[in-house]
Amino acid sequence: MAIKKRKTAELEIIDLAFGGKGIAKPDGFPVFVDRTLPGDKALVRITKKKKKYAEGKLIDLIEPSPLRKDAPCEYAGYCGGCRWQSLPYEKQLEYKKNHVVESLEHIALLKDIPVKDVVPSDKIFGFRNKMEFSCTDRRWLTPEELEDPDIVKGFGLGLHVPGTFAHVIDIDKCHIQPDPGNEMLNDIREYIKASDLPAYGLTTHRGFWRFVMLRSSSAHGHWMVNLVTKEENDEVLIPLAQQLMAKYPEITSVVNNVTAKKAGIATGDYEKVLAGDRCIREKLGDFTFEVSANSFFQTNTRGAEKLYSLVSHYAALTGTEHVIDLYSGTGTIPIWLSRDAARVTGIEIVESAVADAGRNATLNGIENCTFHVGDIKTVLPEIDKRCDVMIIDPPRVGMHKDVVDQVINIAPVKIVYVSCNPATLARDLFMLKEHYNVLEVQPVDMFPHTFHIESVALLELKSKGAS
Ligand SMILES: C[S@@+](CC[C@H](N)C(=O)[O-])C[C@H]1O[C@@H](n2cnc3c(N)ncnc32)[C@H](O)[C@@H]1O
Repeated sequence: MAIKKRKTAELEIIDLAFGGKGIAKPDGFPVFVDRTLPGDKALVRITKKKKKYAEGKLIDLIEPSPLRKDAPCEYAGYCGGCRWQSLPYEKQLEYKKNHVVESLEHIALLKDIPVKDVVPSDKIFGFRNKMEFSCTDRRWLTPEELEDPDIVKGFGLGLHVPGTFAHVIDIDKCHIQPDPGNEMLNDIREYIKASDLPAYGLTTHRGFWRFVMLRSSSAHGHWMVNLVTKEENDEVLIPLAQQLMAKYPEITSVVNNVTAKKAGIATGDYEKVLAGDRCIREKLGDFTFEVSANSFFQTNTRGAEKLYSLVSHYAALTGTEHVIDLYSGTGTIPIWLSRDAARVTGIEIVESAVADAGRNATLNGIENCTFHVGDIKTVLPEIDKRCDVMIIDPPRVGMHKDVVDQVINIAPVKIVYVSCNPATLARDLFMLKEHYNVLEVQPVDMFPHTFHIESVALLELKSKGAS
């Protein structure tokens, strides 16, 4: 079958690619189609044609896959959040494991590495402790909404259509955040609409309201509301904070992050506390953590406990080791490991996260953790690098090549690499594999209904002379 740009084709989807799209292979030529599942027969418009692959847009499902089930969320067909909601959870886990195996084989060129079955998430709805909703002055309308003559256009508060930066769907219920997050979201939406201040236009860069971030703590049931705005306006924001605190006793913190930067990132240039505390408290195991609005914290709390238990299991500490934790965030891994190591050193670039980490160590009565702030590339050469075990938990982009070189020079006997992106994990393992054996990889699902998967890899230094 000839695949031509702008033409339609009837395709049978046979697999799911890393990134979440369905794959058809007419005459062996890969065509990636969003929002399709293996077993679907689909009418597809070809939107991009390259030498080695094409991309298409789903026009119609001619015959839905027998795997398909109804998605509980009405926005699941459009929202970038949960693109795999129609796929049964056990199948999601199978595909995620395949993606880890395929990345190791094709990118790291590592075959026969034992990759274990994915550790599932305990909850597949209401599991996400942090949600960032975007404000828009021109909400994106779903095809159903376009047919509704009474639909109100304009302001929207919600999540993005995948692959777009300016298309925001107005969402009144997100199934992956716990209750009463949606009620809070809807109250904030009504307050914003009634205010005289416009939403920030993602293309015009004018307007006031930018993001609403909701963060909750599963241990204490506490909530933080972070209102991200283009400028300060206490007259408008403090009454909203007071209104929220009065209605929801579980809200313990309302903060305002202020940023005029054009980048669509919900981090302020500076932060003001509008009501309550600056941080929210969460528990992992029997440790307590204070997390501020801009600090990284794993978004699936029970999943994080499983992840850190696995790190601890792979590290197999005996109480005598110096552990270095690269990309240490709010100090969760150092604190988790502190009782089993002689000392733990963390390095993290975000100042507020390092401040949180120091406070968190004190809060838990821990004295053997030290945290350094800065880019690992420049901080690592300046600290005492002799270590027995190194933990590496980088952001999605993986490690900088200079950092990989530094790790190879330091040559810790054991590395536990925690990754939220199988592709960059595999790329980094490719660079490390001359010096390290990859003993095992354990995927852990922290993000149900998405293609994202966390993996933990155990690496052991090759003995000199071994290849
Ligand atoms: C995936 S998070 C891991 C955090 C922590 N290990 C945890 O489990 O909560 C990655 C962390 O790396 C930090 N980071 C990103 N680039 C960095 C860099 N170049 N140097 C130091 N830290 C960096 C981010 O701020 C973030 O806190």
